[in-house]
Amino acid sequence: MRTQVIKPRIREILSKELPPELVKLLPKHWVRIGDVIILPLRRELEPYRERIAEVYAEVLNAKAVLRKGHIHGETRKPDYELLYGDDTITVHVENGVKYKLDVARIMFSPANVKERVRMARVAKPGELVVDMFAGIGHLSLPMAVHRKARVIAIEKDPYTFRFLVENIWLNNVQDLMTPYNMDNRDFPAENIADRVLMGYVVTTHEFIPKALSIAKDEAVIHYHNTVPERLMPEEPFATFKRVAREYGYETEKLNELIIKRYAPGVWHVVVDVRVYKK
Ligand SMILES: C[S@@+](CC[C@H](N)C(=O)[O-])C[C@H]1O[C@@H](n2cnc3c(N)ncnc32)[C@H](O)[C@@H]1O
Repeated sequence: MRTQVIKPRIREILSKELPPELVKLLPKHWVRIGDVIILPLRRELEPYRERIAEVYAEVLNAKAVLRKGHIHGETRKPDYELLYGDDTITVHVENGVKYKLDVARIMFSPANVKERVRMARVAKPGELVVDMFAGIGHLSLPMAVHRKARVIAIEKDPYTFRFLVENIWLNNVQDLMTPYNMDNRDFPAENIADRVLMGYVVTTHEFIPKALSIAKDEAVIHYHNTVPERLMPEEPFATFKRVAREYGYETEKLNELIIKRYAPGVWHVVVDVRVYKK
C-alpha cells in the first residue's frame, strides 16, 4: 500500500510547472487504497495542490486523490481533503480479501495490515467469532475467507455497515458472516463466542464487561487499545485483567503486539487474552 519512490514521470511533468525548490518537496510517500491515492502534502505546495494531485493521479493511474488528514471521533472517521476526482469508493484487495469502502469516509489503515493478516491465521474453522467493532470487516473478513470461521460482525455506523454487507457478498462468505447494524452494547446474545475481536482504540476498556458477556466461559479476546508509553508494558493487560477479575474471570496473556504509533508517546497495542469463568 505504501510506495517509497517518486516516479520520474511525476517529477518530469511538475518540474516544468513548479519552482525548483518546490519540486524537491513533492511527496515521496503515498498510500494507495484500491484506485484511490492518499497524498501527504506540505503546506508550501498548497497553491499547486490540485495540479499536483492531477499529475499523481494520471501517472499512478488513480481515480481520486485525497490529502491526508486525521482520524477522529467514535466512528473513527478520517478527515480528508479531496484534491482530485469525485468518486472515492473503491475495492482494495489485500491478502486475497476484497474490501469495498469509501476511502474519504472510512478508516483503512496501512499500518494495520499485519493484524489483518494475523487474524486470518489465528481463527479456527467453524469457531464463532464476534467482531464488536467490525467496520467494513477489516479484521473478520480474513477469518471467514481464509479459515471458514463463523462471524457475527457488529457495526453501528449505517454508512460503514453498508460496505460491511457488500463485502460479505463480494467475498462470498454470506453463509459464514452475519452482520448487525447496532451498537454492540445492545447486542443481546451472551456466552456464545469462542473468540471476540475488540478492534477499537481510546475507550476500548469500557467495553470489556460486554466482551466478557459475549464470550463463552472459556474464550480468546483480542483486546486493542491505545496506551501511553510510560504505562507500557504493564498496560493494557493490567486493566483488562483487573476488570475481568471483577466480573469473575481468570485471564492468561497469550500474546502482545504493537500495531502502530497512535500519537507522540502513545501506542496502539493488541493483547490476546484467554479468559476462563471462575
Ligand atoms: C476504526 S474501525 C476499526 C475496524 C477494525 N475493527 C480494525 O481494527 O481495523 C472501528 C469501527 O467500530 C465502530 N464502532 C464504534 N463504536 C461502536 C459500538 N459501540 N458498537 C458497534 N460499532 C462501533 C465504528 O463505527 C467503526 O466503524
